[in-house]
Amino acid sequence: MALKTLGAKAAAALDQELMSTCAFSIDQLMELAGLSVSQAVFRVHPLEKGPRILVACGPGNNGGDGLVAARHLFHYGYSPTIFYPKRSKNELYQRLAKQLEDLRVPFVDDFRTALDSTDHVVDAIFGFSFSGEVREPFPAVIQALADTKVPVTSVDAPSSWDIENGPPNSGLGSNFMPATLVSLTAPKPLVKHFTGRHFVGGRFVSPMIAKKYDFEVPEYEGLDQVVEVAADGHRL
Ligand SMILES: NC(=O)C1=CN([C@@H]2O[C@H](COP(=O)(O)OP(=O)(O)OC[C@H]3O[C@@H](n4cnc5c(N)ncnc54)[C@H](O)[C@@H]3O)[C@@H](O)[C@H]2O)[C@H](O)CC1
Ligand SMILES: [K+]
Repeated sequence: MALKTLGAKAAAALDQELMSTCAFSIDQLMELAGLSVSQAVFRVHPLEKGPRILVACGPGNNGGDGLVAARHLFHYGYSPTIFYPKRSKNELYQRLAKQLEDLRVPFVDDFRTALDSTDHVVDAIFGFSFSGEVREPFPAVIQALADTKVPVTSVDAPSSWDIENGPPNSGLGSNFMPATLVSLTAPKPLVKHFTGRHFVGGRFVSPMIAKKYDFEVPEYEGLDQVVEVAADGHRL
């Protein structure tokens, strides 16, 4: 049986409900989302595969998950580098960036050069609020992610894929297939097009909320913040 998916609108509504009636703060949810991502990276790319992790962050909460994941990865012994071209003025993101700067984690402007000297990439550019054509400055970044041989872990969605329909049929993003995907709370409909290693994370959903939004909370083991599932969301 495949895990049920959560469309873009339902995912946004769930997000709002977690932060209103469920009394979570965005900081808490982002911390747990980023922690999940860091654990998935640790599983697919243990330190002995190389410590350098390039984290590409977009302007929204998907980018925030990337900033949190980078901090955890630093504390696991990795050497993260951040590409964050559209910095949000929101105080939360400024604090996340400051926490990384205090760890002397470098922020770089040239994505392609950084890609030439990394062992793994975290794609935290766009999540479930992405829509339409990719706007500047991200087209070149998506193209580089599609072309690179460096393994990529995408946060919640392969950036540039339509949340419901997956990769575009042609043009930018059509040949982008990350090695790993970390779906947060529940896989999105795009997973039917995904062929890599797939984890579900975001261990903060109550059974009541999962029932309301009609998806299952996967069976997390022990201290794990992620569960590996089949590429298309079937249980392994
Ligand atoms: N409930 C959870 O599991 C949580 C998930 N989290 C993460 O949050 C993202 C969704 O975040 P949101 O801020 O709503 O949006 P995005 O980050 O996906 O992107 C919005 C950002 O991107 C810009 N944008 C949209 N389309 C385009 C485009 N075509 N070209 C360029 N830019 C575009 C838009 O303007 C915004 O600035 C979810 O996927 C999870 O990763 C939370 O962290 C915690 C709770
Ligand atoms: K992403």
